[in-house]
Amino acid sequence: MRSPRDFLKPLCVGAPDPITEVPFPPSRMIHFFDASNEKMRAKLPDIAAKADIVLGNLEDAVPVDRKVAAREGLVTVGKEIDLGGTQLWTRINALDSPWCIDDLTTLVGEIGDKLDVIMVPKVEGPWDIHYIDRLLAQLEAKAGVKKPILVHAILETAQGVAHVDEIAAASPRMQGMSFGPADLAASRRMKTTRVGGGHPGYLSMSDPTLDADGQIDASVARVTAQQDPWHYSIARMVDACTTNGCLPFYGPFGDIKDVAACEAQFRAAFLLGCVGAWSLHPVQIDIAKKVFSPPVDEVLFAKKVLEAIPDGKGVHMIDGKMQDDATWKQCKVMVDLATMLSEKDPELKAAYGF
Ligand SMILES: CCC(=O)SCCNC(=O)CCNC(=O)[C@H](O)C(C)(C)COP(=O)(O)OP(=O)(O)OC[C@H]1O[C@@H](n2cnc3c(N)ncnc32)[C@H](O)[C@@H]1OP(=O)(O)O
Ligand SMILES: O=CC(=O)O
Ligand SMILES: [Mg+2]
Repeated sequence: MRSPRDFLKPLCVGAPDPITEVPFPPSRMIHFFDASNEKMRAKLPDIAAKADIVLGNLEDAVPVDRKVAAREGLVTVGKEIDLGGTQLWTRINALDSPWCIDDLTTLVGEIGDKLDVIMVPKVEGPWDIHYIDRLLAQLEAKAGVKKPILVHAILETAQGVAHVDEIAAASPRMQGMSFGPADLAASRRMKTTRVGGGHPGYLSMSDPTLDADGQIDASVARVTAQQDPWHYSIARMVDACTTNGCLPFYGPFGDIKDVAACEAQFRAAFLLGCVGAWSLHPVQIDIAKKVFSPPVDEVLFAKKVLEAIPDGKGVHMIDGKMQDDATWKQCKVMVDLATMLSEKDPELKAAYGF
């Protein structure tokens, strides 16, 4: 473990100083695109106008014979496309792949000053972040990058979940984490082929009705309800990120046509504390925008509470509900998020009444 006194010193002579606080601009969706696909690249200015973050994916879903084209396509994006205020991220290939080192050297060398965040897949423990941290510092120093590139880990292995707190605390570069249900399911040998969402087999069942002899009456239907197989891990990720001042995100939802289930999955993550989710298809940008912008009625109520209790102390009744120091803080979370999003989105600003 590094000395706390050294934690905020650059890991290479000439590298930029690490940041002390993770920036939190609008981050409701991380929109994935395949930079090897010229058609998708051409659409990027339009996509960027709608999305908070666009991410050039180099890892899974990019075939082996297009890995280099995806990397080079992303360099073209960084050099030639004006994304306005939208953040540019990448997901590099995994640390145990032969492409990872060239992903990092090429991207930092060519567009290091354009890349906000590097997403690292299949992070298993703090050692993976330490490797990336030092290498990025060396590459930043070599390329003369002025602002430190931040690191985002995907939580998608059983080992990663077991080390989630140490991963979140591993470096001041840690911007946040995304929850990866597909690789995580495979890593844990969960028996599902779905990407996120529930499963009709993962349910709880009401007790049976007994007949006069005390036997189970099979003719009486029993109520079942699907449970959330991801709750435990997402909640752990939220705690680990929040404890260490970085941002938790839900990851992919694979059934693109099932917009209702996507919205439900995103909302469950929002309610647990996630700030955004991945969008794999343009249709999911709008879902994420809707879900990760706090609901207007809740924001209006939260504003009312803050206005009614200027010092945030004591006990009060507002609209029939008890409010005190803790509920004031809940309301502050809601109003702060709404205020931040309103700065980018005039429609939300009007709806929230700012
Ligand atoms: C599961 C674990 C993970 O790692 S998830 C992350 C890795 N996966 C990805 O990044 C997948 C990204 N998404 C995609 O490749 C596509 O959306 C997939 C899922 C293949 C569906 O594409 P497709 O069959 O073309 O859909 P579509 O016909 O409805 O498309 C309509 C128009 O929209 C475009 N589009 C599609 N996806 C994107 C995207 N992510 N970004 C930008 N544009 C996109 C399509 O090209 C299509 O355009 P057009 O109408 O033909 O001009
Ligand atoms: O990369 C994401 C996942 O779910 O796997
Ligand atoms: Mg994955």
